[in-house]
Amino acid sequence: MAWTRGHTLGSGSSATVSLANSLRSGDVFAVKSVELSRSESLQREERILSSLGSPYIVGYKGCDITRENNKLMYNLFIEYMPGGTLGDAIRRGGGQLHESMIGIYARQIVQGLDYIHSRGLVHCDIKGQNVLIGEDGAKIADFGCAKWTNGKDDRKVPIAGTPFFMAPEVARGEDQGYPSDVWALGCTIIEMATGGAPWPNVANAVAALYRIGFSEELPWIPSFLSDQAKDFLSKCLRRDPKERWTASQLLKHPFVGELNPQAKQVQESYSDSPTSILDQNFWSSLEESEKKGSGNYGPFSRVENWTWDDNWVTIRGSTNEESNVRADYMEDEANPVSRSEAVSSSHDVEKVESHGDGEDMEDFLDSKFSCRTCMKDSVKPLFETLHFVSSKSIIIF
Ligand SMILES: Nc1ncnc2c1ncn2[C@@H]1O[C@H](COP(=O)(O)OP(=O)(O)OP(=O)(O)O)[C@@H](O)[C@H]1O
Repeated sequence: MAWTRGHTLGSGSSATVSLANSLRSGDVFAVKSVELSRSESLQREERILSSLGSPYIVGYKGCDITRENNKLMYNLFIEYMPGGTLGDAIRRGGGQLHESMIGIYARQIVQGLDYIHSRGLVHCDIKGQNVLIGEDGAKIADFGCAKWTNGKDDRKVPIAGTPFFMAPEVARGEDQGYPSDVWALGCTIIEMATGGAPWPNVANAVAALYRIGFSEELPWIPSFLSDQAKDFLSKCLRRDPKERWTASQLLKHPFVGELNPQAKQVQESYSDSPTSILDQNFWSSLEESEKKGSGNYGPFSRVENWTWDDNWVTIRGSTNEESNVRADYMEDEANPVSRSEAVSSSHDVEKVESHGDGEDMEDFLDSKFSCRTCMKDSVKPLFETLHFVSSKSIIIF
């Protein structure tokens, strides 16, 4: 297919996403691109996405290889989602979404999860940044961390995801299955309601992993939510994965049920509009309705200049090739440094050597946690596989 690349829509750690246009049909779509030499992860995502087909999963449209500026680029074509990420939608709402809207998006995410789980796939990185908003609402995207549970994967896929959204069993490095997606859904609902990460008082990713994995605590459930919403959250956020509801059970919960009258009313008021969800009027009316609904939001009062929280770093298991992609991500565009310089540079990188006897890691953990006697043995297996690149980001080598 002949196509032209338009402006950049966004970039993540593994790829850049641009708007694209088919020269023959004029169709608009999104293209996720990375240099061919670093495209292993994107090619894996292509294999996963091409095997899926659901109104709640971002649509697959093909792939190709191009030569641009003397570089070979691997391109994955996906459905263009004009509303951007769910994180963008939360920002447009001033840092919070109205509960009716949360119910609508939650239902669509649960439908997406129910579909992929029924196919034997765990997403492993559900969060607002990985849910895209289009004409019909929310769809799950970014399958870069996803893994099959039915033996389809040709290699052992390590723990992956975003620390603040990780379920206890994932934070402990034990297991990452369907229930961990459901926990992350609960965290995403908190994100929609508060505009912040779950565990708002936890300083960094390492501390979050420890707290999630080894305390008996649950994320704070916003007190301003309705009893129905709180009950739904309580079914997602159970520390024991066996007690967590499955996606198909959650679909029957009244908070996301088709008969939820409040959600129905909001949905109908949108579909009454002669224009689509893409129209500016839609977003204005949505923002207006959210302003009206913004009553008492407890400790998370509406944030005027809400910004993305840099702590939300994705952990991704990687081959050596992908590790290089990660290292490049750390490069300062104006002043690129090599991978080894990036990892050992002292001004912004706190490195913990994980290949040796772990002494550096011990020092690092000592400096982070005042009391961790119980942690050493229990967390070590997980942390030995991690590199800490600043206190915020984590890489698995
Ligand atoms: N289909 C799409 N339509 C519109 N915008 C998109 C689309 N896909 C991605 N984007 C934008 O591009 C950004 C990066 O996309 P994506 O998260 O898939 O990249 P990534 O490299 O896999 O990210 P991560 O850092 O989570 O691994 C998104 O946050 C979003 O803003």
